[in-house]
Amino acid sequence: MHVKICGLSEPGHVETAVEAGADAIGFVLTRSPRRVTPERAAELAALVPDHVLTVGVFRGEDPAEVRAATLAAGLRAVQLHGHHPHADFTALKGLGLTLVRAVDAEADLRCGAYDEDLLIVDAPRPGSGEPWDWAAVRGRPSGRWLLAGGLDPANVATAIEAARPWGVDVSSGVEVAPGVKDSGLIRAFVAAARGAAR
Ligand SMILES: O=C(O)c1ccccc1N[C@@H]1O[C@H](COP(=O)(O)O)[C@@H](O)[C@H]1O
Repeated sequence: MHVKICGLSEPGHVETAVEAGADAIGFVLTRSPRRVTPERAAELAALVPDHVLTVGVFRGEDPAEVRAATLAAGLRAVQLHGHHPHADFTALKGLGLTLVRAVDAEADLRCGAYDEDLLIVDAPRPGSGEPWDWAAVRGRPSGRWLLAGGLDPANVATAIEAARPWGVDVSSGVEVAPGVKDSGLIRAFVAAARGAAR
């Protein structure tokens, strides 16, 4: 079970996520209570070992802006939310970045349909922490995909059972207030996701 922890902005929380066994760590580079600058993302990404994927999270920015921010931060992946056309992914190909397409359940759920490497199936309002009908996507996505949207340490096992994803992604569910992560919740989330996958 692949586990991504998203929206980190403090060094201690990055270190906790790595120690807890996260496979990927996301830095939000778009409008959000979790937004960090590319410079801050670079400082945080420097704490992440190579086996953990560092991801820049965007929503609606054009490829030139995504490219500039991601390369300035030294991140290894880009995650595009919203209605990005196929051409936006094509424009980001060839940079050595892992491409992640994040959509809601109404979108094309074939991983690779837009030349992306990984798909995230999320709630209609990304980063809102709102749970949704995870079971509705069971069996529909193809390829590598993460379930996101309203997950937390208490419900992630149920969500995995309902949707059977390749991995899970969380932001709000490991916070005590919007944008304020909690180390105990990060550890509990990774443990619960791993436990559910056994
Ligand atoms: O986290 C944000 O603030 C955010 C802002 C804009 C686009 C995506 C964002 N986060 C992504 O939303 C889901 C998880 O949301 P949550 O756990 O329900 O809060 C995940 O894909 C994050 O990367």
